[in-house]
Amino acid sequence: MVSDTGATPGDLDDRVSNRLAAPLSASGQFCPMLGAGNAASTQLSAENLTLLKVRLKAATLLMFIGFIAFLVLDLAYTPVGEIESDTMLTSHVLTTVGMGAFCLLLWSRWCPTLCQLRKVEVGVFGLAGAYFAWEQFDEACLCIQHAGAMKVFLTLFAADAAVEWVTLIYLYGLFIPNTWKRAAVATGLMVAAPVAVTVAAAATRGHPVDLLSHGEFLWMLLWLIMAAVASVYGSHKIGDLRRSFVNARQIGSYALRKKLGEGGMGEVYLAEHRLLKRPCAVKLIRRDREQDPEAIARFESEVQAAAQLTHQNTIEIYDYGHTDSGTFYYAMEYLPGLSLQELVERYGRLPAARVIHLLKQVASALEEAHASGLVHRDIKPGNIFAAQRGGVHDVAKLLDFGLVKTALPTKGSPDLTLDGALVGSPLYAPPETVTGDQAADSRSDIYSLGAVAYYLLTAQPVFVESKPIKALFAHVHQDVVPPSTFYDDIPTDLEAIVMRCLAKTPQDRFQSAVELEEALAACDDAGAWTTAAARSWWAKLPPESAPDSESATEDLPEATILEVQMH
Ligand SMILES: Nc1ncnc2c1ncn2[C@@H]1O[C@H](COP(=O)(O)OP(=O)(O)OP(=O)(O)O)[C@@H](O)[C@H]1O
Repeated sequence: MVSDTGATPGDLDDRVSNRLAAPLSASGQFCPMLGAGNAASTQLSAENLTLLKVRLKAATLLMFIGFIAFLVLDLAYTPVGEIESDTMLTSHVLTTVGMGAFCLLLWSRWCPTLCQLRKVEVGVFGLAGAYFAWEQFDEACLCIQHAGAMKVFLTLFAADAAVEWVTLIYLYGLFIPNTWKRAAVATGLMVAAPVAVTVAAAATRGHPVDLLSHGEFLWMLLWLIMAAVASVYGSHKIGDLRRSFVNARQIGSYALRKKLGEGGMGEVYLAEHRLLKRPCAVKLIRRDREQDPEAIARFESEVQAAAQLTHQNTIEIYDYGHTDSGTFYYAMEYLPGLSLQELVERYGRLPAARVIHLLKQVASALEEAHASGLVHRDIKPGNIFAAQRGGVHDVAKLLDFGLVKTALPTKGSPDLTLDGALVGSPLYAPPETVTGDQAADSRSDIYSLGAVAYYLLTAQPVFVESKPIKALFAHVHQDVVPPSTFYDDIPTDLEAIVMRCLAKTPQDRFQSAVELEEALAACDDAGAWTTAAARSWWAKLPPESAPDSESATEDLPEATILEVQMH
């Protein structure tokens, strides 16, 4: 079993060592001097580092723009003669320049470590805080000096200070990824600063420091405390959200890249093993089925059955596990290509030679499964892929062993799931599994494969029915219309094979996948669909509709990483 790494944005605190926090360039790429060590942790820490850098850049830019805007206002309202002697204006200019310098540093190609970034964070917020404190101290002194009254001073000061510091506190909570403790310390300092300035200003001007008797002071204090609490809580919540996001797109050792599709049982993602850098497909059990024992059992049997098989035309399973949060998943080889269902839906029916080429491979895969005592029971065009493997196109791959069962000779009940539903797709269901006259065996798979062949040759199922129950009924009672009734280019020998596969009684069908494969190999058109023909067919697809190549993940920029919606 594999579990989530559990790394969180909260790990951004100083517990994350600089060695793990591999330096990134401004573009978020790894710097060449990336250290060795645990690569998975390194990548996680690197992601956290990137996050802090991106957020800090945004916060610094925002503050820089804010300081410029207020500087323009200050200049507009300061009499021309006083500009040079105005010390506050000078400190405003210096702060703006300092903020600009931080912006330049953060937007440059500098590759900081986590510790360095944390220092910049202190510098940026410290600079803004120092300016506010200095400005307020100056204002407070002036106020006390001129107005002479503590009340006037506090009324003016409290409003001004509250607005500036509350803004800074929110900015910090919103932008800086943190543990709640670190956020509490930082925002606590931002609450303490204006209080300290008030006390200091009152003390230096010789006023009695009895601030608690002044409502204005308490008013300001309350605003600051509320802002600090909201900021710490918000920062914590944002961290939580990001944590779920990170967990959602990192399953065990796999980074999920994009969603390939979803079926009744789960969702399939194009993924990459974080250490091997190998593209693979990761199937996650659907969130709404996670607590369903039957679904988990099906998921497990799917992966265990497929893992037993080593045939080149059977999907290869790499890994199986579940996350701490209970999401079951398995990793399998990624198949660039199309399922036979998609192939026909998009490009219409297939030529006989190609059908023979694909079916022979599936029959060969079934030989191994049947020899291992396994019956697939869900053979359908959606579960067979025409994939590109090792540079060869139209390599058939049999997948989705979710309904596989051991071929035990049980008789008398149809193949039902626990909730009484019939297994498999009604369009490809062998008659004996519908009636329950006979347990599904290898010949049931041969019937379904015959139905697949029918679909490939005609682009329509054996029985076109509006309701699943009618299709099931037809498999038992209705005669199959030969495919050549619809298309006269279907070779007689191939049609005879398809019709024999679709015989109502298992005894009338091919008795094994080997027999079927041999019959296919003996067809006139066998071998007419060559590797070159397959290559040129795939090459003719317009780039936008061609499936991803075998190295698909290499092309995916980080920005296209999919947010996994875990329902
Ligand atoms: N190994 C793989 N490589 C590439 N794409 C895959 C792979 N496995 C599945 N897919 C894609 O993911 C989609 C969903 O697969 P999944 O097996 O969950 O669904 P399904 O077979 O359509 O449904 P069900 O499980 O209900 O039979 C498929 O349609 C297929 O396009």
